[in-house]
Order: sequence, then C-alpha cells, then structure tokens
Amino acid sequence: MDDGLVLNLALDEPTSAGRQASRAKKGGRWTERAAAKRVAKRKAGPEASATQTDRETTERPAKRPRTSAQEKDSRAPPSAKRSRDVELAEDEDEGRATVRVPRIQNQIISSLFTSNPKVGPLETQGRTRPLGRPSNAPLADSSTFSGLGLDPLIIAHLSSKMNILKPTSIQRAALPALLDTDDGPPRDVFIQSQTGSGKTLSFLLPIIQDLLPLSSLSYIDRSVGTLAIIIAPTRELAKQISDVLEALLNLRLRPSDELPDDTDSAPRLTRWLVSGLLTGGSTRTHEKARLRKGVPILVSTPGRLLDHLQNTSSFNVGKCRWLVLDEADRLMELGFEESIQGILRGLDGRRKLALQAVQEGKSSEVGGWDWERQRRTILCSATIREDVQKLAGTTLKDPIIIKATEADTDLLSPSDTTRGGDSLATAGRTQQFTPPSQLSQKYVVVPLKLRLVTLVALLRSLLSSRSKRGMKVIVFLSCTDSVDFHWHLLGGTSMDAGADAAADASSPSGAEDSEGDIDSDASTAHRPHQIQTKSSAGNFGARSPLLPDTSIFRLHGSLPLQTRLASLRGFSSVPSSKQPKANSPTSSVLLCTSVASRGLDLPLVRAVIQYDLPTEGGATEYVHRVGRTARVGKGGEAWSIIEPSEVEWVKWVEGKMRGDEGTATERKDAEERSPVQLQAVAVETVLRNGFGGKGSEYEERATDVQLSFERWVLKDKRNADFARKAFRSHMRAYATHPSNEKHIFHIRHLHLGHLAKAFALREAPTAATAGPKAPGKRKLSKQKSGASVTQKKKAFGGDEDTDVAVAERRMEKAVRDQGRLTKKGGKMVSSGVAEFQVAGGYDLERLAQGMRT
Ligand SMILES: Nc1ncnc2c1ncn2[C@@H]1O[C@H](COP(=O)(O)OP(=O)(O)OP(=O)(O)O)[C@@H](O)[C@H]1O
Repeated sequence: MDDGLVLNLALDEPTSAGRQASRAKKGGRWTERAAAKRVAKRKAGPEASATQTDRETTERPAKRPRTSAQEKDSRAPPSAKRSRDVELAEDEDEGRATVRVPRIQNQIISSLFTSNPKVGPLETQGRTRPLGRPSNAPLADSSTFSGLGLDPLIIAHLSSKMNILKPTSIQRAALPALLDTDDGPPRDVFIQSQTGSGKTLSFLLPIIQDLLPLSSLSYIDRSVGTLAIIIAPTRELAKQISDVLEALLNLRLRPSDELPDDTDSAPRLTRWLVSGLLTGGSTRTHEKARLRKGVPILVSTPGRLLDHLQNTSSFNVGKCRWLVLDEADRLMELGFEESIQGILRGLDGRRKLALQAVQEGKSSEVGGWDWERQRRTILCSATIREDVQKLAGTTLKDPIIIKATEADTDLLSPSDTTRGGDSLATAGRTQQFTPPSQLSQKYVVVPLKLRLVTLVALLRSLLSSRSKRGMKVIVFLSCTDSVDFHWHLLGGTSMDAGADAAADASSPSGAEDSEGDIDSDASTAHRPHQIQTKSSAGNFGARSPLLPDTSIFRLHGSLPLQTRLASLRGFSSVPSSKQPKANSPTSSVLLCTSVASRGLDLPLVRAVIQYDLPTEGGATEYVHRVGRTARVGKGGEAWSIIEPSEVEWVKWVEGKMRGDEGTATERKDAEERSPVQLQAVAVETVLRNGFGGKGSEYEERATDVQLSFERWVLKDKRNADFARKAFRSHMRAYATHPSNEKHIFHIRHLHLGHLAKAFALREAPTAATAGPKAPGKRKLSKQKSGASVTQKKKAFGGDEDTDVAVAERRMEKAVRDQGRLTKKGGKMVSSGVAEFQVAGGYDLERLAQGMRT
C-alpha cells in the first residue's frame, strides 16, 4: 500500500566555488582531497567557505572503502540531477514500511555508517525464553467480586458500565482486607503490585463501599465535608484517578433489575458523594469555593492539599476517614516527604478542632457521627525501598502488607497478607519488581550516529505492523528539551525542498510556540507536514511524512497543564472513531520524559521505546516505564535503545529485576526462579524493517532521512537552537546517572561528534558556546529564565508539586556532586575511555558542567 507521499528533496545548489572545491580533486586519499578543498575555499573567500561548511559533514572521513555506487555518485557531474524523489511506501506483502529512494546523485555522502564502534555478537540468539502467561490479568479462576464482599450494586455497575467482570490478583488480595470492618478497628494497609494490575480500583472500591451506607442518613449532603483524600504525585495521575472515581460515582439508587426503562431518570445513589480534584489547575479562589460547598472524596497533589489545609478555613476535613498515598515511592523521589508530614499534622489538627467544637456544642454539625472511628491510611507503592519504608513508618500504624506480584500470586491465598511492623522491612528485602510476564522486552545496541534514524525506523516498523490501526507507542527521552526538539523535528521535516521554502517564508522564527501552545493561526495551515492544529489531530498533534497516518504528541513537566492534559487526551483518542476520515490519523506516538512513567493508564499502548534509558530510579524506573504497555493482561513490546558503551546495562537491569544482588549461586537460583530476559535485536534488522529495500539499501535510505533532518536544522536558526539546546540538556541529564551506574553511563564514554548526529547537528556545540554569554545575550537569557520560572509557577498554580523544578534542582546537584566525586588531586580521573572516543573525557565533563546555566 502506498502512503501516497512523494517527496522531493532538492540538494543545495553548489556555489561555483563549492563546485571548484569539489572538482579540485577526485579520488585519491581523503586527506589529499580535504587539502585541495581547503585551498579552493581560501581562493573563493569566506562566503563560499561558509556555504561549503553547511554541506560538509563534521565526521571524520570514512575509513571504509567507498562502494562503487557511492563512487559513481560523487563523480557525477554537478549539472546532473539536483533533486530526487523519495517515496515513502508500505510494503504490502511484508506489512512493513519502505522508503523508496532512487539513486542519489551529486551528493556529499554522509558517513552515517562509518567510523562506528563495533557492536559485539548478539547474545540472546538461541536462548530466548517464551513469554509467560499474563501476570496482571483479571483472574481466570473462580474468584469473583461478590466472593470478595463487594456490594452487588457496585458489582453491577462495574460490569455494565465499565466492563470489569473479574478481579485481578491485587484486587483479590486487597478487597477482603479493606472491606472487612467487623474484625476490630480498621487497619492501615500497604499495597505493592505490578504495573497495570488494577491498584486504583483496589482502594477506590472499598472507599465507595464504606461511604455508600451514609446515603441513608437523612441529613447527609456534600456539606458533610471531606471524608476521603487520595494523594497522587503528579497532576496527570491525580486527574486519572479522579476520572475513574467519577465513573464509579455514577452509581444509581436501585439495582438495575428494579430500574425503570429510562435508567437515566433513576436517582443517583451517590448524589451527595461529590468528588473533587485539587492540582493547582484552577485558581485558589475557585478551589476554595468548591471546598466550602463540600467535597466528600478529594483527589489532590500534595502541595496544593497542604496549602488548603494551612490557608482555607472552610476546608471541612475533620471527619476524614480515608487517606490514600498513591505511588508512594514517586512521592518520596519528588521530595514530598515533608509535605506529607505537614498534611498528616493538618488533618490531625483539624480533626481535633472539629471534635472539640462538637463537644463544646459550638458546632452546627448534626449529631450521630462516629467520632470514635479513626482515619485509615493506605499506601500504594511499586517498591518497598528504604525511603518508602521510612514513609510507611511515619504514616502507617501496624500495617497489613498486601503484595500481588506474579510470583506472589501463586503463593498467596486470597487473604494471605502479612501483618506486623517488622514485616515491611522483611518484605522489602525479598521483594521483586518485575514487568508483567507477558511483556516482550527487547533491546537494540545502536551506535550514537545511528540513533535518530534507528528511532524513526523502529517507529515506522511498529506503526506499519499489520494491526497498525490504533497503534500507540510511547517514546521516553532524557529531558524536556530533547522531547521538544524531536517533536519539532518530526513535525517540521518535510523532506520536500519546495515545501521547506514555503514554510520558511511563512514561518518566521518563534511563530510557533514558546511553551508548548500550538499556533493555530490559519497562516500555518498550508504548511505541509508542519504542526497540525486542533482541526486535524483534534488536539496537539504533529504529523510527519516519515510516520504516515500518525499523530505525534509530547508530554513533559514544563508544558502548561492544559497542554499536558490535551496531549494525553489526543494521544489516547486516536483513532477518533472506528471509521476515521481520509487523512485522519489512525496511530499515535507520545514523546515524553519520565513524567509519563508512573501510574498513567493510557489505553492500548502497544509499545514503549526507551530511546534514552532512565537517569534516575534505575531498574525500578525501567519497570515503571515499560509498564505503560502490557496492562491488565494485554500484550505489549518494550524496546530499549542502548549505546555500545552501555551494553553492560542489559545484564545489570536483568539482575536488578530478579533481585539477585547476592552470590553467584543466589543469582543462578534467582534466574531459575524468575527468568527475566531482554532479547537483543540487531540495529541492521531494525533499520531494514523500518526503511525496507534490498540488501543494504536501507543504509542509503537512512542516510537520506538523516540528511533531511540535518537540513531542517540548518534552514532556520530556531531549529538549530532547538537541536543545540536538546544536545546540551541531554548531556546534562546523562551526567546525572547515579554513581553506582557510572561504570555503564558516563559522559566520558560518549563521542561528541557522533552524539551531535543524533541531534541532526553536523558538529557538536562547543564548550565555548555553552559558556558565559555575551552581555546582551546574558540579559536576554536572564529575562527568559525569569519568565520561565513565573510561567512555571503560573502553570502549576503556585503549587510546589512541580516535579520538573524538583528534578531540575536534583539534577544540578547531581552534576555538581559528580564533579566532586570524579576529581582526584584537582584532576578528573578517567574511567576508561572507549576506543572510539576522540574527545577527552575531561572536555566532556567540563562541557556538561559548563552547560549548567
Ligand atoms: N478487574 C479488572 N478487570 C479489567 N480491567 C481492570 C480491572 N481492574 C482494573 N482494570 C483496568 O486496568 C487498568 C489499569 O489499572 P490501574 O491504573 O489501576 O493499574 P495500576 O496497578 O495502578 O498500574 P500502575 O502501577 O501502572 O499505576 C485500568 O484501565 C483499569 O480500568
């Protein structure tokens, strides 16, 4: 099937000087040719030299002998063909994407496939284990929600409105413990389970079941105040929990068999059970007004909740019965420990005051409230790390520990839970945090220069698979600047010189967005392949001719909340209908930072690509990220792109996931017990699948795609700024890998020139450009950064839960610490420079540090 895209790529018209330079010397050694070019350039003057630099690659010349086809191309007369057609098509037989590129003539051949470090033999061949049965799926045995004690009304609602019929293993383990109120006073609970196993319902269902009977109290209405609070670390997560809660609260008064035909007219059982969301997305005044009216179930981020506890006198929270801390390990990572302690103090203080007022008869509260009943706290976490144990120690009293990982599922009976304070530490020592067993985990070792084209190839092959309709892929990148750059790059590269020119004319620098808001001005509508506005993608999606029928979205913490939510909505809602209109996207890609790694439940994500491995959180973060796919028993693929110097990471992450930190025998045992394995795929295979063609034709096609990216960077200063900023921020992020990962990830191992290619740059931004700026520029940048802080504050509603700001602070500290750690006697200590590295490690270190602005 043809994509229907024929793209004209025109090469820059060589100047006469350039032609002289290229004609000056043909054949022979590259050093002789380069010397001849230099002479010709000097003769032609500075203007020609600048033009020529644009077209030259900054790579070291190829050591590999040229192919005959390349020789022929480079010998072609300059007047021959200056443009070529590139067809993006799909190979119908094989169901994979193909880029058809006719012979490229008169082109300076990029050295994309030369001077790359050797990639060793692929270890996985022949020892790939079959995937396990789904470990987070609804149970196939005789377990039922009814058997777990759930109210028939809720069960009916789950099956008829939410298509949830059977419990998952964590729900089977958690519901009896949380629904059971006969067995003494309610106990606090610690829940740990795999990604995508349905943890949210395991705490929401008991809360609703507990509050439902209050509906029969004659005086009950929302002015009763807040009875349950759920705290989530990010706004997206809070919004998601709030959405599930809303869906559950649509319960009706009577069971469905008693309802009249017109069910919509039946009164809602939960009319008074209003839910509310506090994330700093709206003004404080607005939030205060809602709180004054009463919000029985509240979902919030920590900072905003603390703020209202401290400053909103009408926040009626004295009767709060439930407190849930979701994603506790993330809450700790983002530095919310103090806020949570403040929240606990606030809740206790308000409860005391409310009770005192009732006792002194000063309150207008109606009597009959069970003040004896203590607040119950639930803490959900993926891991039982030390910091989580610490949080549990200060927030939970004698908790019940409920685990339902794959291994535990077989071992635990439905009510098999652990009791006692000590057991949390024991559980922490023995816990494993593994991805769902049905997830297919793969990795590709990719030389730095090939990263960008490999990403495109991988996306193309995933999106072109037979079942591509509704295909959703998440790509994780190291930092916000890299997300922005790749999003603009994919959305902006037209591979059509004519279109580029038109876009140039209509797109003055900065015409688009500064903080992620898409320019929906009609003047941009004619720009082919440029950012599509709300009309086509229905939201904030970009389109690229390289990824046909696909909308590309981005998500990171520096985008305004509305943009972030719109991106998530857009990504999730493609395709918008079962019969999408011609030209409307059928697949979607989300480029994001780790902000999307935790808890987000985006429907039907088929694959997760970790283009950059996590710089924080190690194996745990890896598992969270891959957990965005293969949810509730569905299949999924996880791809990790690793650099040749990072190969050791594979064994490292496999070991961490198995929890085999001990002796060789213990490790072997752990491997037998829990076989976690990443399967290697050769980069050539990915490129061939993505770009198609016979033999090594994919190399030419990949080169062509790379050139179009580089051309996009060159054509506009703003584009070049995006690329350079992304390069620098990526380096800065890379430098923040913790010291126990430095043997794998160290900026000294990176070849700057090769890394530049991965950002479509022909040369690495120099340390000088990253250093002190000219006075005028400095002022500008100061103003900018001031504005960005204000913007951030505004975007986050003054809330302190700016995970980005926190992460940035930590990142800077880590870079500083790293500088200290690696210095010995005033000199940086080499950590083993790879054989392919040209630049010295010290320069890289300085560059990374110099880039801290
Ligand atoms: N019993 C069930 N049967 C079918 N689907 C379910 C069931 N329970 C939950 N789900 C669905 O599974 C998806 C994942 O649930 P949820 O987000 O609660 O998982 P999670 O364990 O919190 O994942 P993570 O650790 O990634 O946050 C949701 O779309 C939810 O509606």
